[in-house]
Amino acid sequence: MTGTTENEKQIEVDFKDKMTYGEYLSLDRILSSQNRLSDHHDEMLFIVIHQVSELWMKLTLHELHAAIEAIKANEMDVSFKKLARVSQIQVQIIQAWDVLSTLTPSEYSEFRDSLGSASGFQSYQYRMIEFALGYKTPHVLKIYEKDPALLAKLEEAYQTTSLYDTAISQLHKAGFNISDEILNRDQTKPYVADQTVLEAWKVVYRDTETYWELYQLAEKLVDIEDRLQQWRFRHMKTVERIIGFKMGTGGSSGVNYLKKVLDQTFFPELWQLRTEL
Ligand code: HEM
Ligand SMILES: N[C@@H](CC(=O)c1ccccc1NC=O)C(=O)O
Repeated sequence: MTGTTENEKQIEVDFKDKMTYGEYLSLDRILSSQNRLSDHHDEMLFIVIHQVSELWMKLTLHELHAAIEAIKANEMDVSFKKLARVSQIQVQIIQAWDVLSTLTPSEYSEFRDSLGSASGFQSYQYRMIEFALGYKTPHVLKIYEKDPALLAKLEEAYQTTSLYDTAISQLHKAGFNISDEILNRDQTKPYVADQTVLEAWKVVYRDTETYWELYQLAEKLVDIEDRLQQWRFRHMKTVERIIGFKMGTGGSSGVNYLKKVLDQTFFPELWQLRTEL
């Protein structure tokens, strides 16, 4: 027998009618996942901030993937809407640092030891976002060597065309001369700034009327990198406020490592062009 029987349809309707708010949102699972390892009151704040950030990262990835597909299909307005949503999500996770800043060094030190060697370093969604935007370094994958399931997901994301590579393809499609090294580049290698890409973006910014869509796309990318850097800066400063210059649980130097990460850029030419316009 194929298709849905009348009886099955009725069961579906009945279930939908009776479905509750909590069932729809799987609240039983979400709200029973704040498992403190210490009995310290403030560990709840620490867990919730991370879980909220990871949920926003999940939506960010969902929107970024849709934006990339929309650009590839030349549906630029659709992509702008998704990218604008990503920027607004970023505002939320930047603001979340204000809540975490209410955690004092004394409070954190009371449960820090129970975290062992766990660290935000291991956030795989954070890496997926870096990859989706276009920041790819193979050494990051090493962090996940002990977890084959995660590693497989990350490797797939690593191979996938990034937002910046997609934007550069649009420049090429619009008739700009983009060097072969960039167009045929191994997309798993770190992106290195390129003169032809810089020249193309400069023309876009000088003649915004002709290249209105590319200009809007570029500014959406700058919005995202700007906010990502604001997030990194607040992370670094909040960490300094809470643990000073102690080493990180993930094995890095801590705040000094987080300061170095601030130098990493996603869309180098879009920043460089500002000096040259
Ligand atoms: C008391 C709060 C926090 C402290 C003390 C802290 C500290 C650190 C330190 C020291 C590192 C460097 C790696 C290491 O050696 O562990 C790091 C990395 C990281 N943390 Fe946090 N962190 C805090 C909160 C958060 C929150 C709320 C998030 C949000 C998800 C987060 C996400 C990350 C990410 C993604 C990295 C990797 C950054 C990179 O490699 O570019 N952290 N954190
Ligand atoms: N790296 C932090 C620990 C930490 O922040 C952390 C530990 C477990 C789960 C998430 C964390 N958040 C971000 O790095 C520290 O060195 O104190």
